[in-house]
Amino acid sequence: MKIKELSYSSSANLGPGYDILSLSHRAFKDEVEIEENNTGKIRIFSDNTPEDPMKNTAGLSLIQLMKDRKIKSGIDITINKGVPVGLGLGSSGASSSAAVKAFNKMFDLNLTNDEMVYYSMYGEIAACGSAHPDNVSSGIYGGMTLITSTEPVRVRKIDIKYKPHLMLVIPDIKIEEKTKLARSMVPKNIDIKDMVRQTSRLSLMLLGFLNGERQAIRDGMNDEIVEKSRNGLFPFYGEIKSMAIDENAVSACISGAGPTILIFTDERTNKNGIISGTDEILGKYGLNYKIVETEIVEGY
Ligand SMILES: Nc1ncnc2c1ncn2[C@@H]1O[C@H](COP(=O)(O)OP(=O)(O)OP(=O)(O)O)[C@@H](O)[C@H]1O
Ligand SMILES: N[C@@H](CCO)C(=O)O
Repeated sequence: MKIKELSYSSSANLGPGYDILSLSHRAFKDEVEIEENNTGKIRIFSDNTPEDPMKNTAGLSLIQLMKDRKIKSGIDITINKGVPVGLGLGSSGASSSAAVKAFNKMFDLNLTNDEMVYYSMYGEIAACGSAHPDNVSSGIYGGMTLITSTEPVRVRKIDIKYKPHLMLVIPDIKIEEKTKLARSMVPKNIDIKDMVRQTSRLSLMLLGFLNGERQAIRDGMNDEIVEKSRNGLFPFYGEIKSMAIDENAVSACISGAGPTILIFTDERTNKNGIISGTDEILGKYGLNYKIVETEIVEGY
């Protein structure tokens, strides 16, 4: 028996929501098919992700799940990779969450969504050395997700009233172990005044999404801790964001650990202005890129 499941791309953090917010979008998807084999081993079949199951997010998630549930079958995992790797689009998390969904179905485990987030986030260790739950919560729940606890894992889906359109500006930048590097750049400690400003912005942004208040989203979706610490990786980001705001975008943020920039637009946004402005700015940096317009995935 073969079971196939998919997970879409996602953008984590959304400005001030480092490691606790994520948004699922239809731009790209991973499809993962699993099948029992008679070798007693986990085998990965995928064009461009690690063959070693311990080094593949999908494999590591299932290894932990099988250990916890004392399942000893051999499993073949075929990953049809649609989410481009290393670009801040939740590629690693898409594979692990799709694999966990498929395994849950194949063995009738009746895992809760939060349990599936737990096992999916475990796989992220293979990608960046740490089990961050944000991207994978999107792969399990869809929509906009808020991580309210990691021990135990608890996720709330945010029922957003304001449904912006999305533009992904995807620079062609390949940084080896990008998320691992980006996470090492985040300060371990911050001043209390920075914490107060960050929590105020996060709260305002969530209010904006929940109440459908465009200005609150724009005023809240700003971060001077994580995005600022990673500016060396994406020096063009500030110019792109202020250009997008000038073209009346709702707001913009770094997608996950970047380099992709997520721009929230609506009917008031001059999208052609953003397209030409992006070309001018990234041209200055000599960067190739692509722009993908997409929508929020409400759920699975
Ligand atoms: N199934 C998988 N899919 C994608 N990347 C994987 C997978 N398994 C392991 N990896 C490794 O994870 C790294 C890519 O993950 P990384 O977190 O850096 O980027 P991303 O997941 O594409 O973007 P982000 O996490 O910033 O949204 C690469 O080193 C890749 O080899
Ligand atoms: N919250 C994670 C997302 C990685 O996709 C980070 O910013 O490192």
